[in-house]
Amino acid sequence: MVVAKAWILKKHFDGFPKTSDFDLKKIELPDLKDGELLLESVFLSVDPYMRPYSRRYMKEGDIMIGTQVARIVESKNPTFAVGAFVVGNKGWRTHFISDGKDLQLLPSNWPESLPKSLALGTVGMPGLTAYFGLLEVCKMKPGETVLVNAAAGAVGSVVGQLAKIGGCKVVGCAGSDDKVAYLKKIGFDEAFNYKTVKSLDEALSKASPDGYDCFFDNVGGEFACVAINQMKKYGRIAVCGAISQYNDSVPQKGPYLQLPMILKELQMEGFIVSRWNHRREEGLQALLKWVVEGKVKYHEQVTEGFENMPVAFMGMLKGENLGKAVVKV
Ligand SMILES: NC(=O)C1=CN([C@@H]2O[C@H](COP(=O)(O)OP(=O)(O)OC[C@H]3O[C@@H](n4cnc5c(N)ncnc54)[C@H](OP(=O)(O)O)[C@@H]3O)[C@@H](O)[C@H]2O)C=CC1
Ligand SMILES: CCCCC/C=C\CC(=O)/C=C/C=C/C=C/[C@@H](O)CCCC(=O)O
Repeated sequence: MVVAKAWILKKHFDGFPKTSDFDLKKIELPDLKDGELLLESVFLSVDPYMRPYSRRYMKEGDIMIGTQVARIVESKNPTFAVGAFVVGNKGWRTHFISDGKDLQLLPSNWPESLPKSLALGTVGMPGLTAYFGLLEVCKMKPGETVLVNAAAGAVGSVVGQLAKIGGCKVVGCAGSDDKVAYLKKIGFDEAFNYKTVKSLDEALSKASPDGYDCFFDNVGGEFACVAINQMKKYGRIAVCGAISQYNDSVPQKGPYLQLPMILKELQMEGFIVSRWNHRREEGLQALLKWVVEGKVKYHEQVTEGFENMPVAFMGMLKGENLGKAVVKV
């Protein structure tokens, strides 16, 4: 019999998550029925959405939400071979049983040399977020200037590189000097540490004196308020995330943005990547091609050990990750 380990949300997060909010539990898995598969998680993803979504979609005692790259270890389903790798959305657990309907096989042309963990990052949900957010929400055009924050993270690092491929000038902001150096290495035109600049307003206007056509906002809050005042006329703002607000117990207040929105005739649109699930294959193939060609570079922050899931999650929320934060079981 297989005994799976799973991380439970013991207590709803109040402010920043704490170790005591999580509990590690063992679950005995039954024998497989016809049509079923047994899978073991190989890499698990820790993502910002888990913080706000836990409050809305989970109750205390539930297994933490999340995705994994998993290997099929036993199969009673002729469509799925033992040894194949899939992306699952089964939460923080080491093993699980599935009938295969809710699993995504890795693209069949996935090169052997490419880490399979990228299916949780650059060639997975975060990469797709960058791809559709830039193309469909920002509607970037060659020659434009694109601003992205949390730029050295899973989504932001792809946003900047896709904007360069699309012929734009790219400005990125991140929370450490090492992250800034990484952004310059992967082709950002301008990058700065938003935590150490004297004035965010001045740093943004120095990086692009004419302002910004597109703003891919991963952070929200005060950063977004300052940046929106530096948009060009008819600029587009993709509201992708608001990580600066996810741990707030008391909602942040203004400043309010109606005046620059009116004056510059801006468009601001929130989105969730699953809007383009019907184009998932297109997005994954485009990202995979660019990665294989070396046009999109990647970095992963790999935490070893399933027991360290909460540590990896809290570390990512604190900004300890360069590139995509994943856990290797
Ligand atoms: N709309 C959608 O469908 C999706 C939205 N998202 C959103 O995109 C954003 C980035 O996600 P992802 O790339 O996975 O995560 P990242 O890999 O970028 O990791 C999170 C990063 O956020 C930054 N950060 C944390 N706290 C703050 C803060 N208070 N102020 C500013 N920056 C902060 C840190 O970088 P730093 O050191 O630079 O501060 C940290 O490394 C998130 O807001 C997420 O919710 C992600 C996927 C899908
Ligand atoms: C409840 C308030 C929500 C506020 C906005 C919070 C977060 C935005 C965000 O980060 C959204 C992310 C959505 C991710 C969805 C992932 C799943 O569908 C799993 C997808 C699996 C895969 O495609 O690989």
